[in-house]
Amino acid sequence: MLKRLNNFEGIKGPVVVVVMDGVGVTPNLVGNAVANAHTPTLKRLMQTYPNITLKAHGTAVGMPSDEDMGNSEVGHNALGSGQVFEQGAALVNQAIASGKLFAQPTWRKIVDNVRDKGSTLHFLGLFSDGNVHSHVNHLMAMIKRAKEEGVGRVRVHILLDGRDVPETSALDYVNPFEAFLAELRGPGFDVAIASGGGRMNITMDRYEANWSMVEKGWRIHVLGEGRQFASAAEAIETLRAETKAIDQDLPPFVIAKDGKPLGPVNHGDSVVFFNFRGDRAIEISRAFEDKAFDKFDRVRHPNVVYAGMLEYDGDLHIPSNFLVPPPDIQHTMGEYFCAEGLTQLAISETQKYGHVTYFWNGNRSGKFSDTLEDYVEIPSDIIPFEQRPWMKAAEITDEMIRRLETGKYRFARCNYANGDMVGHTGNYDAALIAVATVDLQLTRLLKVVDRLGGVALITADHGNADEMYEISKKTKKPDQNPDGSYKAKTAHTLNPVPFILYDNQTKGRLDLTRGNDYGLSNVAATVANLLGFEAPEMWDRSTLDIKG
Ligand SMILES: O=C(O)[C@H](O)COP(=O)(O)O
Ligand SMILES: [Mn+2]
Ligand SMILES: [Mn+2]
Repeated sequence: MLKRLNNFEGIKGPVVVVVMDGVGVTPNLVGNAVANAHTPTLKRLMQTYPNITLKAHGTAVGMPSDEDMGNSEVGHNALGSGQVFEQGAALVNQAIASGKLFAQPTWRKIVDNVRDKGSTLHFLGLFSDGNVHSHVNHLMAMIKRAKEEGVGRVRVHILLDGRDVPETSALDYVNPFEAFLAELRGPGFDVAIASGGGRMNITMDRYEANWSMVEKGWRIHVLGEGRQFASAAEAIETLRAETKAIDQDLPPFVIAKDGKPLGPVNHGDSVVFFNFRGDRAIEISRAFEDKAFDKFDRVRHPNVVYAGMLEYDGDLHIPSNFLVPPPDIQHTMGEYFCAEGLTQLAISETQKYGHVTYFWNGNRSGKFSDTLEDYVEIPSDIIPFEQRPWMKAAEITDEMIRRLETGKYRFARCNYANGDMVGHTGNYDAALIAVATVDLQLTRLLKVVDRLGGVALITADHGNADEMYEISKKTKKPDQNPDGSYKAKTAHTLNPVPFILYDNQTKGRLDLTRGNDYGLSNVAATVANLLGFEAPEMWDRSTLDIKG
């Protein structure tokens, strides 16, 4: 149970946390779609209400180093749990460095299965060093080890990134990787890339937004059906020239010799999905594992030993085998608030629905209480978001207002996806509209918060739209093409995020403590205080300064 604060009884109306996904803060104005968008409300809030910035990247959110940008998973984990846990990227690094990964039973099962049968070991996953969903170093360490342990045949299925790394960087990973494979290849060790495609085109759908992506991936990786090329580099170059698509959107391809695909997945094979992050790994894992699978026709469902890098869903236990135990995220906000009997609302559109539920609750898809908690999903569009930068922000606000007005909720959280999903397209003009859209929704929502006697905390999970051009490592300024145009940037940023206390209830009694190095993990305790409670001791401290 939570203790009551003795100097503050709590806000009477609802406490609302607004996550503006991908909206970071930087003084640099070139390519900054947050600063340059039409945002009268955000600007007014920054001038009139207590506000600070929060750290949202690197070790402050459990990433291995401060060179690592933040992302939705680690950001929402920190927001929802009030704590910082070492995250998948760091845990896998350690498990490989210590050799633990190779000593535990799942790796043994994977390797013994193919060694005994002379069958194929497949690796499938996001092929980059983005460190958001995966890292190519983990893949390389496992391939090397497989060879050392006597595995005879390895096939690699690569999902091209261009979303957590520069938008046309696929060959920067493919070329050195091919050289690495050529070194390992030899009598008794047959290794090759077998299939691939852009990560936003195949396989890595999330939250069941578009199962047809997973079906396309299944056909390429498992059935070996699709357009054939002699090598991954040839596929990438050809498909780029034909479609002008950036890496994340490139069409799928199969590597083949004499018309025969190099690596379909067959009965008796082993498959490792080497992403450590779960949201975009769950659907393909279900396609491999579910007996009564009905999302698409698998045509063939090979009986394989399948393992994920981590356990992706701690409630549903997806997948059943995994190589590294996930962070043990306990004592989250939902758990404490339900124990206290507080009513809660979580709402977003499909693309971010799991962020305010599953990630918020420490990568668990279930609820803590069916009666106290309502989780609401507004279906997302499935067309490119630069064509609909407003996304479902208005519909989220409509539904949130409707629900808040029922008076049911003590605490509500929502995520506006626009800054992030449009930021990832690299389209600056669309990102300006995305950020302006969120601003407009804030205007609507905050009026209702006032009317209900509530307060709001307005923040983000990491930056994205705040830097729509690549920054040159040398000059630290936006990077230019030879023709003077800027290089589009699709990835998140390392910038901090805004944190605004919107309070028209306490007549200035509440403020935010300045001068501290606060991060996303300080938000949960702040919410608890606003509700009139002391935060549990394992949460990072509150940002709130309660006067009198
Ligand atoms: O999965 C994605 O879309 C990107 O890799 C990261 O974006 P997110 O962390 O904001 O979801
Ligand atoms: Mn995000
Ligand atoms: Mn993102």
